[in-house]
Amino acid sequence: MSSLLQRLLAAQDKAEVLVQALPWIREFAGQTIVVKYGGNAMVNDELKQAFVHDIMFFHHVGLKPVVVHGGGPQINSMLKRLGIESEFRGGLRVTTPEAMEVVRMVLAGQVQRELVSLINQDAPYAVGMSGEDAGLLKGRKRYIDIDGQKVDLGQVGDVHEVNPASLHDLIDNGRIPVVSTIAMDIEGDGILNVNADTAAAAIASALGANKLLMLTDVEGLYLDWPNKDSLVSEINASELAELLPKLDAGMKPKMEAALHAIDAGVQAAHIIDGRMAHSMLLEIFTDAGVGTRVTKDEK
Ligand SMILES: Nc1ncnc2c1ncn2[C@@H]1O[C@H](COP(=O)(O)OP(=O)(O)O)[C@@H](O)[C@H]1O
Ligand SMILES: CC(=O)N[C@@H](CCC(=O)OP(=O)(O)O)C(=O)O
Repeated sequence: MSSLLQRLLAAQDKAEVLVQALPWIREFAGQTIVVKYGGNAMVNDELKQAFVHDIMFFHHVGLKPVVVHGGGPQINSMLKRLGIESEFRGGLRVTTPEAMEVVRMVLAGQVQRELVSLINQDAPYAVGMSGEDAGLLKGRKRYIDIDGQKVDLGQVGDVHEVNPASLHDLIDNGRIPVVSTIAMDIEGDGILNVNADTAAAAIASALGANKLLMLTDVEGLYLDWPNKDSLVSEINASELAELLPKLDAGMKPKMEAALHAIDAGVQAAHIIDGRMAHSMLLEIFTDAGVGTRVTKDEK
């Protein structure tokens, strides 16, 4: 095959992809999309760059992305460096006052700063916020139930109230908010460590977002983890509610969050593999779709 013909065929493939994206771009333009970027998906610089390109793509085709970031592994390594013990119970970090200082420092001072600066290298749209800013996230101490026992997790919170006014201001001005998930404690004068999936779902609900995308380090939801044949591409709210008690630690807060968002009116929540470059674009703008889509029950 001549090289000219090869080039033409490759160009045609690209045109095909663009044409395929058109109906989705038309459908989603103007919609708010909350993207939860998990710490486990921030594997290397190339992937972070691909994430930033996808966010910019969303922005430029008229979607309104809001980034809510995690940073569990990054917090772990800082705690380790500082010699502070940390354990997880039910997928949540037991957070002592000492650990809370590190959580805030790593999320708002390191991970958020890095993402904001990466996005702003493309164009100066990103604005970092902590849930503490402008009353964005107000929380209440969260306890969990383990074998019938109420377990105290320290400074861990559930979102009680979201004040999305500051996010609306930013979005309306063409900005891309990048949110760290620390909440003000409404019952005290302290702060709370909120799981980033939980916070992303609460923010998506409060914004009336159309979609919640959750980038993680697995292909999607497995019905029978870790059986690799049990990956599910679509599941509705009732099916997920039934599955929830059987899920393992990491997936539990994530799927609870997805369900919460759907119940609150978000049209779909997608669990996507953040280790695959441009997985968000594939999920949103192509017919192929990757990952797991959680939808409302059919009426
Ligand atoms: N049913 C399941 N399907 C997919 N992953 C699961 C399941 N149960 C447990 N997991 C684990 O959950 C992990 C993702 O959750 P987590 O580590 O909290 O991610 P993130 O930091 O992105 O929020 C996966 O890497 C996997 O090990
Ligand atoms: C209470 C709780 O567990 N908070 C999390 C907050 C960060 C987070 O959720 O990060 P990922 O999305 O990367 O897991 C933590 O301390 O690790």
